[in-house]
Amino acid sequence: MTQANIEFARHSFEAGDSNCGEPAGLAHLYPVVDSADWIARLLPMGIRTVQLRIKQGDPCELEREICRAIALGREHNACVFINDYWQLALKHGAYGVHLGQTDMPKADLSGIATAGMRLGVSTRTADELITAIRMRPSYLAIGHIFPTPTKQMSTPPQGLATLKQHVQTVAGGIPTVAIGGIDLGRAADVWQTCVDAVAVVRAVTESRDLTDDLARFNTLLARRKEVVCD
Ligand SMILES: Cc1ncc(COP(=O)(O)OP(=O)(O)O)c(N)n1
Ligand SMILES: Cc1nc(C(=O)O)sc1CCOP(=O)(O)O
Repeated sequence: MTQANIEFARHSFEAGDSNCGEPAGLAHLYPVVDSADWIARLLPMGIRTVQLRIKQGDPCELEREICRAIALGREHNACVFINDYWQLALKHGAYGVHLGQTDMPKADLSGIATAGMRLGVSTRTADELITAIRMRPSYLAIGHIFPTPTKQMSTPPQGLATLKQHVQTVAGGIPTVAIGGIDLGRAADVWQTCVDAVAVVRAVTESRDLTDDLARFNTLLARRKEVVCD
């Protein structure tokens, strides 16, 4: 990330929600999926925040998917974030964009801020977290928490204790999202760290009974046991 980008971004990103019914655009459960078809399936099931993450494919098809995802978000009044493709997200008026550390130097952060788009930023280490906090994005993603086969990682899993420390470092200033290896079995412990949202890929895309699993996530993420989070 360049210093200029950090400086410019400060104070600029939309934090609150204006149109999708969730504070900071973040529902407690945040599925990350690779097609607009998935988004079309999830939004009528009550998912309020979702990310379209397409890692490869034909550029025309990609733009069609992004357009459809954004339109579905508008139709369902949901918060749809677009991963990586900030130019297309800007062009088609996405609710928000999610960027990794390597995406950041190339991205037009001022354009994203000026358009009123939300910005989610990935962090993998304490240093990345500190740098990202200074940008004041709409949310900070912290990952990966547990091993995951979904994506090749160059860093070790951060684990629950580090997640908890990072959430405390952010201290409620910016909403936090935990990602990586989170399923129904692990979500309760993750939730006890006071993180604001839980992002999942396989827990949704490989679910054998999505209605039931989403209901179980909702119950689990509706309250925290014996911890008080600000
Ligand atoms: C909610 C959320 N957190 C982290 C990521 C990872 O984003 P990034 O670092 O840009 O890596 P890729 O997704 O592009 O592989 C994410 N997408 N969503
Ligand atoms: C897309 C992504 N980003 C991560 C990060 O740590 O930045 S982990 C991840 C994949 C998470 O998949 P699953 O829920 O199937 O483990």
